[in-house]
Amino acid sequence: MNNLKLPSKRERLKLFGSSEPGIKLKPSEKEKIPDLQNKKENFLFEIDAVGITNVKMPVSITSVLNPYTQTTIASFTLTSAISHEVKGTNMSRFTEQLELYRRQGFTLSFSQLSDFLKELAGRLEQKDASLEVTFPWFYEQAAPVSSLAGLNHADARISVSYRQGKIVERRVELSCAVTTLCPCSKEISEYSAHNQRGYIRMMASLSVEYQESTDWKAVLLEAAQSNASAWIYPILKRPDEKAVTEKAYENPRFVEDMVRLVAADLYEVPFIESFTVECRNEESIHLHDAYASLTIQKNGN
Ligand SMILES: Nc1nc2c(ncn2[C@@H]2O[C@H](COP(=O)(O)OP(=O)(O)OP(=O)(O)O)[C@@H](O)[C@H]2O)c(=O)[nH]1
Repeated sequence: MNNLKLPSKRERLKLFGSSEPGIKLKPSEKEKIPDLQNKKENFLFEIDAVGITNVKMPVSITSVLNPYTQTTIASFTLTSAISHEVKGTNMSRFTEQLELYRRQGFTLSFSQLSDFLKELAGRLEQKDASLEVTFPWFYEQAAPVSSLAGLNHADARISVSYRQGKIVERRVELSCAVTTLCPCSKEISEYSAHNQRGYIRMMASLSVEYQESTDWKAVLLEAAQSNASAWIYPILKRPDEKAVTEKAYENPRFVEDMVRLVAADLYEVPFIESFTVECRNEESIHLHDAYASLTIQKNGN
């Protein structure tokens, strides 16, 4: 096989079906190419949100927990409304705006995201723009006795909306894993109790009181962990494992207990206006999951 004489690359591509370019009659210069998406007519309906989604990009985030700064992979959705008189949006301008921020060093702070949206709306010649960005957030978790630390992660989401010159909505979300031990199983059994990995999902609307100096991710993580039967750790030695097992037994939780306890903590956070808490336990004695959810609007509704 070593002395095989291959046809040239050009000939090989032809062999597998490539052909010479045909005669091209349509214009190539940008000014002469029809701008179909900018066509003005009565297109029946306004569109609430049009843009791009599932755009992956490395970004920086900061945290009060170690590592204090980190690079993570974010997935963006960027949209804007368009009126019934316009056929389409200027799709390329969304990615142009993302690329500008990537080159400058994109940090997912509310101040950068607000500037980003304001500029995006200007670039699109629209009055509004919205973004949603999801990313894994890594934080160090130390074992309870040995203090050996490793990296855990939670899934985070930030949503920001800009309309008529101001930021009108800032929402955050965190999903993290905890251990839950079944109170019923503990109550009825001669010994032991089944336990499971529970996923806590917290979605919160931030009020104008929220200041960037507070790490909302750490606040939500604390609300989930401090109310769980036990936490999840990357590294555990035997003394740690004994401590975690006993802590879970001392703090049994149903999914209902989890959502109520986490809700009470979030209720006490002054910069959270409204929130939803979900708990989903991957039951170790069933194939199905146990689930609970509750939503609170703090101003009374
Ligand atoms: N509006 C719209 N554009 C799309 C869609 N899918 C792909 N595109 C493409 O987005 C590309 C360029 O977008 P535009 O921003 O309108 O490009 P342009 O008019 O040359 O750019 P500007 O000069 O900045 O207005 C085109 O090739 C479109 O075909 C879609 O579903 N809607």
